[in-house]
Amino acid sequence: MAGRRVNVNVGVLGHIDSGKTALARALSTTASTAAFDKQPQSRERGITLDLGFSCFSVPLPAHLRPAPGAGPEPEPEPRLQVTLVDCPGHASLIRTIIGGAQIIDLMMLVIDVTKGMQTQSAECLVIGQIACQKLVVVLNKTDLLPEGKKQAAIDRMTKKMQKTLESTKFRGAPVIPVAAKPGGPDAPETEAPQGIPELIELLTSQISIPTRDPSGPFLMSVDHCFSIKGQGTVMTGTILSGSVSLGDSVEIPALKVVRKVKSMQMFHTPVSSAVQGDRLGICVTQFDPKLLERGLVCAPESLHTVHAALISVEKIPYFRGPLQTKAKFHITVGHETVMGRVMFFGPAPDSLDREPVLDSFDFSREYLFQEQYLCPGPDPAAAHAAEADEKAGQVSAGRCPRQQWALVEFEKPVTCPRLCLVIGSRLDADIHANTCRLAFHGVLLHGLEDRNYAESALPTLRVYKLKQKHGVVERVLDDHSVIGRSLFKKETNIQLFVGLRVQLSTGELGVIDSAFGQSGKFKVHVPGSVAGRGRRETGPPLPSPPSSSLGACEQPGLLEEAFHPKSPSPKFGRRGVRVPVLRRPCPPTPH
Ligand SMILES: Nc1nc2c(ncn2[C@@H]2O[C@H](COP(=O)(O)OP(=O)(O)OP(=O)(O)O)[C@@H](O)[C@H]2O)c(=O)[nH]1
Ligand SMILES: [Mg+2]
Repeated sequence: MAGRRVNVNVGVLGHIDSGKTALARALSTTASTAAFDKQPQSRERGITLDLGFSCFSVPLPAHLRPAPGAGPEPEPEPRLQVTLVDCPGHASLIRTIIGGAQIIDLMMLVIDVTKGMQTQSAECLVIGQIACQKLVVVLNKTDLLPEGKKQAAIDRMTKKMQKTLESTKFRGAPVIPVAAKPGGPDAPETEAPQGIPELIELLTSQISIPTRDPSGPFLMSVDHCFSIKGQGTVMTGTILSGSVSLGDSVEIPALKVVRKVKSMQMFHTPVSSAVQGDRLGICVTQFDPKLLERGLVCAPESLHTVHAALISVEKIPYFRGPLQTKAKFHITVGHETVMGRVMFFGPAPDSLDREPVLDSFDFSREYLFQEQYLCPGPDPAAAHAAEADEKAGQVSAGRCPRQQWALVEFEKPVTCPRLCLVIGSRLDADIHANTCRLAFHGVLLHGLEDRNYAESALPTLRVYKLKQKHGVVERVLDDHSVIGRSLFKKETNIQLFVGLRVQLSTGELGVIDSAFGQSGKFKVHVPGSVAGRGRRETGPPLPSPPSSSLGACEQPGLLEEAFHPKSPSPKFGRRGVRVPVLRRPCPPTPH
């Protein structure tokens, strides 16, 4: 068995035809079965259709070696193995690209130097920002630049890319020119790539090894599956968490089967164990490989199949248009993409500034329904969203909560680990329309495993709509109480509204105290004193406010169910944020 190598996964992403596969080929010394567009369909279409894996290795650079005395004895000649994950570039394969981006430690964004940033380069940059920590920009095809002006053109494009990166988390990332396949497809194979040693040196200096954690449940993202006669079925993939050893039992959740690990290889070298971040081929007792082209393999019973999920959500700023509740999106959950319907909600008004929590969902809190995701700043969608939410009685104007959530209901159940990445996109959008199809991203905080989650789990989710109704102050009783009318019907049981908050048009806050008489009038207690009392007592009957006030609250509770308003099943709790607004006109100005 070979000594352990330190493995890092480097993604090769970019617009179609920018030269990603040519670059992976120029860098690699070892290829897996599916690297470099070997599949017949790829050859026929001339594009990469699936993730391709290959690798090269270099002496482990000094900055990655453990300090003397720290950790286990270093091997005599430790090496760094760089696994390249060559992603497709075609827009229709973005699910595969998102899958690839989630298993890499560093992203190489390949740009055709003669074209600059193109639509899918931008999408890859967005995905990189969500899923990756480090970036290197590779300007490819420099051989196509006219000889005398080559350096100037490279410098110009380098500056342009640096400027583009400025507004991203990759600000200051290095940009390097290469020619992965000088002369293009017709050039002889003997034509040497240019700039590759420099790129390897740059990559080596940029790479940092994320902490690999062998504890925790074993989870591997499987990208290929095939059988070997007499031996078993081989799954190749990247370990996302935990570790695996010979003889372990592993589960293939999509098939609901458990198998024993018979042998393992890393790029053709047998190994007895592997940890998070390793690229691995794992041979288990026979099952039909056709049943699992792609998917997950894990420690038995460590994954869950969910029908809906509560996610923490952030809009992708480049996505045009609002994110609307009840809209359907393509939802990539971990490594699966399904259609899902979303309902956005935010914190209750008194918790807008609460620190975001990204590792759990608090069912004990109350939340506020949102017609749309709320955006800060001068985004036109924000103004739109605020307007819509105000119409719906939500307190959004000018204030954006620090965290927003969504309930996502999947059309088909998905199997995923806890806290996995979620990306919402509009993959049906025209791929030629120069737009970002990625709409939002987030973390899956809580999966609803029960098929009947609408009855079993949703009632515990306390998402409310705020409702307001305008009434009239009929008279001021004393410094701390007023009598109001025109808020309830005569037959309304006012007792149900006792304790709800009321705001007078002059700003005082009060609480509904009790019914007053039999005609739907009510008494409001105002803890601070009532302003302009003398005038109010003797003033003329006050006119009703304009009828634009928000939805009448005929039903007890004032707080409406937030989602599925017409469906009989999921009923959210009835207690909650209670801010009906009672207005009265301002006191007349003295002459
Ligand atoms: N002149 C020139 N042509 C190149 C270079 N690198 C790649 N090409 C050509 O560009 C075309 C696309 O190269 P690929 O490596 O297949 O591009 P890709 O980005 O992997 O394409 P997809 O995976 O389908 O998105 C091929 O015809 C290559 O021969 C280069 O450095 N110079
Ligand atoms: Mg390719």
